[in-house]
Amino acid sequence: MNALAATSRNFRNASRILGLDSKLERSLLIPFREIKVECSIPKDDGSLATYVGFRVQHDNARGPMKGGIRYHPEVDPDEVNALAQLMTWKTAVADIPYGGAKGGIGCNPKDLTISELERLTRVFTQKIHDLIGIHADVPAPDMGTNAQTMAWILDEYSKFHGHSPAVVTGKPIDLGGSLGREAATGRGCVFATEALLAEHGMSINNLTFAIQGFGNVGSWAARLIHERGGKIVAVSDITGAVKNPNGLNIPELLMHKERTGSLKDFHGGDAMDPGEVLVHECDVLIPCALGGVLNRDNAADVKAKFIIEAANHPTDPDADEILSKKGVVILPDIYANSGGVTVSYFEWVQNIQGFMWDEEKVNAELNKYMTRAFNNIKGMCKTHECSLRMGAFTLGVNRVARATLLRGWEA
Ligand SMILES: NC(=O)C1=CN([C@@H]2O[C@H](COP(=O)(O)OP(=O)(O)OC[C@H]3O[C@@H](n4cnc5c(N)ncnc54)[C@H](O)[C@@H]3O)[C@@H](O)[C@H]2O)C=CC1
Ligand SMILES: O=C(O)CCC(=O)C(=O)O
Repeated sequence: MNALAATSRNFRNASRILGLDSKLERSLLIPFREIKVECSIPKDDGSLATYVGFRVQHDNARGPMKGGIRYHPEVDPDEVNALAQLMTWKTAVADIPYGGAKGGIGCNPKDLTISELERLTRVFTQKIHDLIGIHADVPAPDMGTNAQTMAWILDEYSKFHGHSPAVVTGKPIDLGGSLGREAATGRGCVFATEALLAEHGMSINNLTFAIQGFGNVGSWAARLIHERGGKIVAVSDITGAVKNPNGLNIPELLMHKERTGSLKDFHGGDAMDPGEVLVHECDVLIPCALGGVLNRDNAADVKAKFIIEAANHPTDPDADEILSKKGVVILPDIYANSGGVTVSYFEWVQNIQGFMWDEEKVNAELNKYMTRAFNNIKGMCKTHECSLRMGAFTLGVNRVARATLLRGWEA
C-alpha cells in the first residue's frame, strides 16, 4: 500500500471512531496547499542538473505549518503528502501550536558535492520563500538534510525577508539553533520507550534492541539506550549491518562510522544482511530509516515484542494487522518520533523570545511533553478501547477537528 493510502486509512479509522462528519473529514484530509518546483543548478563540472522540489502544507488550523525537508531519491508527491499529513496529527498529539507540512527534493545527496547541495538548497528556497515563514510554515531537517541545510535556507530566506532565524529549526547553534535539537528525536524516542516499558513493568537496561538506520535518529537512540544499559544486538544502515548477541559497543561503533563512513568491517561484531535486522531476535525493534519497511512480506517473521516507530510510517497497514495479531506492541510514529518537532517548537519559541535555554531545561521539558502525550494517548485507548496507533490518531485528529470547528472552517 502506498504511503498516502496507508496514512489516510489510519486517519479514516480514527475519524470513524470519533464519529466525525463526512464534510469535516474531507476538509481535514485534503492538503491546504501542494507546491512543486523545478530546481536547476550548475554542477561543479559546468553541466546543468534539474531536480524537482516539493512542499506540501497540509493543515494550519492549530498554528503555522511545521515539518522537515527530505533529500532522497525516493521523494515523490505521494510520499511528501503522507508525511505532511502525519505532521498535522503529530504536532496535535504533542500539543504544540502548529499544523503540518513536509518537503523534499528528489535527489541523492551522497552524489552531490557540498557546493552543489548548497546551490540546490538556495534555488529551492528561492522558489518557496514566499510560501514559508515564521508564522506560516517552518521547515526543519529530515532524512538527507541537516543543520547546514537549514543554515542555507535561513540565509537565502533572510535575503528576501530580513534576518529570520525562526523561519527554520534544527539549525546550527551559532545561528540560533537550540541546544538538544540534534539529539531530540532519538532522545524523545527513548523517553517514549521508557514510558511504554514502565507500563509493562520493564526497563531499558534488561532488554535487547535492534535498530534499522544509524543517521541522526538511529545513532542518538542507540547512544542513549546504550547509556541506559540496554543491549543493542543489531544495527543497520545503507552501508551494511552488524550484530553481536552480547551487545554492540555503541561509542566504538559511532567512532568507526565517523572514521570510515560505514558500518562495514567493525571488529566489535559480525556482519549481517541489512534486511535481517528487522526480523532479528530482540525484545525491542526500532526502525529509524525509511517508510513501509515492515510489510506483509516480513511482518510474520518479526521477533520483537515491542516496535518503536522512530521513522515515519515504517509499518504499513498489512503489517500492522499481522503484528497486532501476534501481540506485538507498536508505539506509533506520530508519538514515538515527536521529540524532534517538540524541540523544534522550543527552538522557535527561543528565537521569537531572543533567549536561549540551557540543555537541561530543553531535555526536562521534552520529557514532560513526551510523558504528557503518552498519558493522553493511553486515555484515548481506554475511552475508545483501541490500539496505541488509534489512540494517537484519535487524540491528534480530535484536536485538529476541534480547532477547525472553532474557526468555523468546516462548512
Ligand atoms: N531528523 C529528525 O529530527 C526526524 C526524523 N524522523 C524520521 O526518522 C527517520 C530517519 O531520519 P534521520 O535520522 O533524520 O535521517 P538521516 O538521513 O540522518 O539517517 C537515515 C539513516 O537511514 C539509513 N538508511 C537509508 N536507507 C536504508 C536502508 N534501506 N536500510 C537501512 N538503513 C537505511 C541511512 O544509512 C542513515 O543511517 C526518517 O523516517 C525521518 O522521517 C522523524 C522525526 C524527526
Ligand atoms: O522538527 C520539525 O519541525 C519536523 C521534524 C519532522 O520532519 C518529523 O517529525 O517528521
